[in-house]
Amino acid sequence: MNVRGTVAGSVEVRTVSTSYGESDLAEVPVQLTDVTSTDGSQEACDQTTLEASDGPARERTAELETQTKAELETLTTVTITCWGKWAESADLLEPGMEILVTEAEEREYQGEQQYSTTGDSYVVVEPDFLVNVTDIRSWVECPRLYYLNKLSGVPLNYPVTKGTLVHEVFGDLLRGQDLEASIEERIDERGLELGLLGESPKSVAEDVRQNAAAIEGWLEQGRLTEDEKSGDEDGNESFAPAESEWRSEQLLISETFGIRGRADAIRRGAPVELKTGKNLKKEPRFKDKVQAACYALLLEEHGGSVDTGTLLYTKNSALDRNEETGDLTPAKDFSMGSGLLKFVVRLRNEIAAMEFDDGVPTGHEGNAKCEYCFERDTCMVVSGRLDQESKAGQIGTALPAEEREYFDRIYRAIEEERREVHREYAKLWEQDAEERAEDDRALIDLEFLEKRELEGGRWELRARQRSPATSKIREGDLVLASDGHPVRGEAELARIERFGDERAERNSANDSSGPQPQELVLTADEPVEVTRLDIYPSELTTDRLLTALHDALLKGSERRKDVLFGRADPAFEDTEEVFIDNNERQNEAVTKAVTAEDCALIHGPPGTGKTYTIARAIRAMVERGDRVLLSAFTNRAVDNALEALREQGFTDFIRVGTESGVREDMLSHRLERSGDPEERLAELEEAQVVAATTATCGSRTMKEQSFDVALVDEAAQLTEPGTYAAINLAERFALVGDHEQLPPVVRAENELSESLFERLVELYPDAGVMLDRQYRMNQRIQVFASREFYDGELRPATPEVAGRTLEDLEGVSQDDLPEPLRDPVSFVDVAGDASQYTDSEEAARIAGLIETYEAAGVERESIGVIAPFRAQVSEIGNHVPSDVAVDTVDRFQGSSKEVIIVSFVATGDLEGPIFEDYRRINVALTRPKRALVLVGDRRALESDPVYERMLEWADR
Ligand SMILES: Nc1ncnc2c1ncn2[C@@H]1O[C@H](COP(=O)(O)OP(=O)(O)OP(=O)(O)O)[C@@H](O)[C@H]1O
Repeated sequence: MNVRGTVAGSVEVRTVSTSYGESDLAEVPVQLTDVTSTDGSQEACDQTTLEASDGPARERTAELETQTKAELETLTTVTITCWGKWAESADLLEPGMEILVTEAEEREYQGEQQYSTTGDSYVVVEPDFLVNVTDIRSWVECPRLYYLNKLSGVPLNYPVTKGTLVHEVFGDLLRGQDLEASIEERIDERGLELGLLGESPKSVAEDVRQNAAAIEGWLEQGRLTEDEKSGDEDGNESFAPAESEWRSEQLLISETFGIRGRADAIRRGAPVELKTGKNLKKEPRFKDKVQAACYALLLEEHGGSVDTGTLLYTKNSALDRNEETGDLTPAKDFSMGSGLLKFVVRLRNEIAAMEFDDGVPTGHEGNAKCEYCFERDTCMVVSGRLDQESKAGQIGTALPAEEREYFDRIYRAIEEERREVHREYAKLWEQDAEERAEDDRALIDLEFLEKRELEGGRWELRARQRSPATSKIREGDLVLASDGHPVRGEAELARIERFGDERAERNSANDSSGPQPQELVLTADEPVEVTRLDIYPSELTTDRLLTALHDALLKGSERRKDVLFGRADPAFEDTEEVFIDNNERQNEAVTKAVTAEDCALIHGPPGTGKTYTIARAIRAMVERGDRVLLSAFTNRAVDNALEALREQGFTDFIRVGTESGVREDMLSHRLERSGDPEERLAELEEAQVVAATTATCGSRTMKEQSFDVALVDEAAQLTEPGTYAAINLAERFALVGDHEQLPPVVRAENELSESLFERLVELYPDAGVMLDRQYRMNQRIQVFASREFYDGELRPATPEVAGRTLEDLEGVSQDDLPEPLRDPVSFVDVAGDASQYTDSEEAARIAGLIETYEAAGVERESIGVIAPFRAQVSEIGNHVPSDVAVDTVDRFQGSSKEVIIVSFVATGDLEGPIFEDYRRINVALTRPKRALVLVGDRRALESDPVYERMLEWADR
């Protein structure tokens, strides 16, 4: 049986004599949360035991600490005895950690239930923390290497690029592509990268060809011995290896062992790993075996039984027999015993345990010899600057104490964020399909339509919803596409290329029956017969926060850090130039941005012309000869700023981003990655203005670029390290944002939720300017937001803006509206229903309001509905026509509509603000241009002072 629980006290390790000789054992006190017999059925779990906690691990510890003694006594604490080598893993456990023991033995001893490991058991520490296979591989080399990789990421260098190319070609060969065609195509795809590296396609092709020779030879050999030639429909012989034999890359997740990774290939159920180095020994390298063993574990969990692994050292085939001695065969098979598999799980446990308390490895944990390590210098610099203990020693002087303290704090906050991402992964198996769908985490029950092979061996997959459903899944997202279960079934990472087809939209345009089932188009490496999609948050974002933090502190200039740490006031040059003559504050903002020697801060309330000002500032910077990086949190903001630049007559910019991320009208400016390396490089390096999201700024390509100024929009929505990703690339920076609107998007509640923008605005009020004239809202609409959030400073930019009403719109007559709706701000009282997150009565009223506006001539596309919860968004979606935009505040930030209707879903006594925090109200109330309707339960709203003031304003 499998037993799982939370460690409830300290672990005792000792050595005992048994009939087989001496053995270590560890006794672990555990509060059981789950006991499952190995045939899968749930056996028993005491009612009083702890529920699997939802929060991060640290919360669990806190939970345990605050439990009273009496409470603890009512919980069943059992002892799990971990024998032999598992005592090592048990020794890593601390109270609050989770432990899972597979194939455990149960017995009753003096009325107490006891469990112990058996010969077949695995002990898994913190099973919800998914460790990457490649991390286990670096950990076995040296634990500190694992840490350094986390801090500095994978740099752009030729061996890495070549390795990737060889892997891609390997995948293509497995998919039956021609070798030369594959090499040509893959090298072409990496044009930009090769340009940055200064490599020529010809020499790279030769390099890849040599490595690929080993692969081809080996595949060929397999084919000849097994006579597995296959043919296509026309009878042409294909070089594709027989499908039953082979699978190319596949994402595998193990919920039992807490491991995830992608095997390069699977052949007859066993893992094959490709290494682009040489190995002249008979045996594979130990760290490579460890990697293959991880895949074996993953495959076993997916129903396989694996006893061998293959390592393919592709460089061996390129070596000259006369000069090299040793075993030149590229493919080395090895047998995989249970001892190795268990060793691998113990390694994984070491990582999970260290990450539980954000430990920093010293290198002493492993046997690696620093003299032979390629990363020795980096290791010494990092330990020197951060004053860490390290086996390699330290060089250089340590950062000032406040910077080290800051580094530790932010590092921990980022790791908490990572833990939250892992909690999200764990939900893939903790929740069943229906629960996930209910939670907007999955689209289930899809009808698989077809698969089609694309150029380059990728696949296009099509599926259709059987019934309409909402979810967080959007076009452009990476999701787990599976044939039924994201972990237990066949699954692949896929990108959503299209969500919703024209036909469905056209049919629904004329009815008001709400959302229709949508068609989905996905692309993936493997042809999964997709019937389900699950959200799969990327850890890449977290990884990049860490490297941005590292770069900011360890590579940042002293001056920059003096400013960031409040040790030097930002300086400005003088100028008499006027940049904008009809808006004083905007002019001041451009002046500050252009003359800043360190940084400028532009605070832009809703509709105050932030984008306009950014575009003007960029032009002024370019005129002064600066190279400018334009960045923002979202693709949309980046494209909006570029659009404003274009409107101001400037088009000499390059947009860096993916094809699905960049807006269609900006695709012609998108930097192509494929093609001639020199041309691609020139395109990027010669561009005076380069635009990309802050996430893309952390990419290997962008990290190679440097700028005079970085101008970052939506800066109040960025975490501190998120902002560094962009500003690390430039000498000076200007941040634009509004900390009275949405804060940074983070999962964990910690200090990452305060933006650098907000911190600097408070630290250096003189470096900031607040734009105060808004170009969006009728005067009556802006009053509340101005008073409540901007000290009454916000005002309409022109009389035209102040006097905007629906009457100005073509075909609209205000007289056709009922009296209360003729006022730009109105309130509709709806006695709420009792449910917490939805209110169908409110939804029905909103549908009625939309009809009323339509009858007065307002077009549906001009109306937007904002609700605080996704559940209410779906509820409203069921009542209103699909061409009315209905969404949460977060989706509306940065956009506006002629008419905005806000659904408050408020009932009874309000417990805490409905919109999570007041900044969200600010965003909701400042989206409309000409009319705002608030819909809610008056009595409930009046119980909160801010909403009470809001009602007073609406009633006036
Ligand atoms: N100085 C100006 N003179 C004339 N028009 C302006 C000026 N500043 C802004 N505008 C116009 O006002 C409108 C709103 O400006 P913009 O889109 O830059 O606002 P924003 O602050 O970026 O809005 P949001 O709050 O949605 O981000 C645009 O149509 C813009 O052209």
